[in-house]
Amino acid sequence: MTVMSKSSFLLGAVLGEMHGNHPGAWRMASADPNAYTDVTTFVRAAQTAERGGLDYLFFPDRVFIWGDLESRPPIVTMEPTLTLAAIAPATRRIGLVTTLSTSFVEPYTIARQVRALDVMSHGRAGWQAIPSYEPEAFANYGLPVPPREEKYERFNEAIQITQALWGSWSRAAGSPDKATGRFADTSHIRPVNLTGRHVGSRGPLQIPPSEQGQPVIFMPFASGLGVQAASLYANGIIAHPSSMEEAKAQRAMMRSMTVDAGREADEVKFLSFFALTVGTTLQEAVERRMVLEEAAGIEERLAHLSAVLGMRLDSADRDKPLTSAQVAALRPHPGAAQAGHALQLARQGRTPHEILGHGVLDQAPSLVGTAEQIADMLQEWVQAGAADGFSVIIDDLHDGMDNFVNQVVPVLRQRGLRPDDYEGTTLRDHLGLPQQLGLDPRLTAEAER
Ligand SMILES: Cc1cc2nc3c(=O)[nH]c(=O)nc-3n(C[C@H](O)[C@H](O)[C@H](O)COP(=O)(O)O)c2cc1C
Repeated sequence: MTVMSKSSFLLGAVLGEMHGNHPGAWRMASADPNAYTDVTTFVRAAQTAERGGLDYLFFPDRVFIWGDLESRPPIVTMEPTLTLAAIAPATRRIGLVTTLSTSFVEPYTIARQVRALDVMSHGRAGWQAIPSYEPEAFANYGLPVPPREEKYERFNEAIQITQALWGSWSRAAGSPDKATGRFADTSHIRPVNLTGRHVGSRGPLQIPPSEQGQPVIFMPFASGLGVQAASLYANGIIAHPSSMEEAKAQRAMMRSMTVDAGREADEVKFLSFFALTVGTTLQEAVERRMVLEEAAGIEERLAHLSAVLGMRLDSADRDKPLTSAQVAALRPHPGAAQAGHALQLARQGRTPHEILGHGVLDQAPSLVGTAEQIADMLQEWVQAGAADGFSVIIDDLHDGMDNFVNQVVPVLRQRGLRPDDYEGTTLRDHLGLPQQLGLDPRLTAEAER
């Protein structure tokens, strides 16, 4: 068996909705329905993730009510950077990745808030830089949606100024010295004086560097302009591919564009979402998911499955296998990520409720199964060059993070895919990245030429 290096199989977890990612999680017997604003749930999940040696927690964000409040809690409620500020002192090693939109937040505020998180956590912060795109988000700031080119122009300016501000307080400014009375050598705390078309800042930033220098930049794998920006500035790519083949193509594209931008391909880690439901047997995992599907409103879930399979499935028949005439008449939706999987399960004589229990409504990649089956899939993806790691999505946070850490992480460790403990202290250490302070000098040299 090949033993992979620690930074070739990264592992993080996505935290968004406090009950867990599955729309039925808030209605489970164990759930407190009011807990969607209870940050202690996330603190506990973070501590469990840290017990499993996970490299980072990733908090997505939306700045509007996202999701149908008639039937489920909002997918993002509490503001992520503040939530992570509550998690920081309750954890010691795990990376803390927040999301802030360059469409609404000025670079000085981004630089200041994420650096504060970085210093508070002793070098564990990351920033997912995103340009917003939903009209609902812009409406909450009294703005129309800008043309894409302008949005990305502001995005690039905001990232450059944020990084310049992070570099504006150099380590050479030293530490306060009571004996001499010199607090800091201000010749090393310099303005940045940057003005773009959309944003600007004089600087310097009022917070010194952290143990890792500056926070790690993450970006989603988005459209062409987003990928281009990622090739210049990002070290972590938050990806949501629909299949392993798509992931391979996206990762290869990201790596080659990074090289074209004058950086090393390995500086950019392609981190795929991965949703899972784990059980000690496949049957146990499927049954766990069936309970969640029921709680999510089985009528609606069956309506969704009907669209995937191209046949109206009645809730009265949800526990009966499809007849052979029905199976022959199925017309799986070509655009549905798991239509083929759903068809295969119908052919095997699974009932509609059981088919749902196999997670066929999840946006791929996902798996309902045992720890070994999950480890097999993750390993296959990394070995095929489809990912450098995964941001796992937990179905029901009440016990889902514990199940992942207690069941799946030990299998990954036995296979030599994950280290037994943290080998460094900062997020840059976990990702195998060098320190950085300020803009990447390779990019500024390029611009000056
Ligand atoms: C995997 C992934 C994660 C994303 N996370 C967020 C997020 O947390 N918050 C957000 O507002 N947008 C998020 N986005 C949206 C992107 O920032 C981007 O606006 C979107 O993909 C549309 O891109 P375009 O404007 O270039 O077409 C995400 C996109 C992807 C693919």
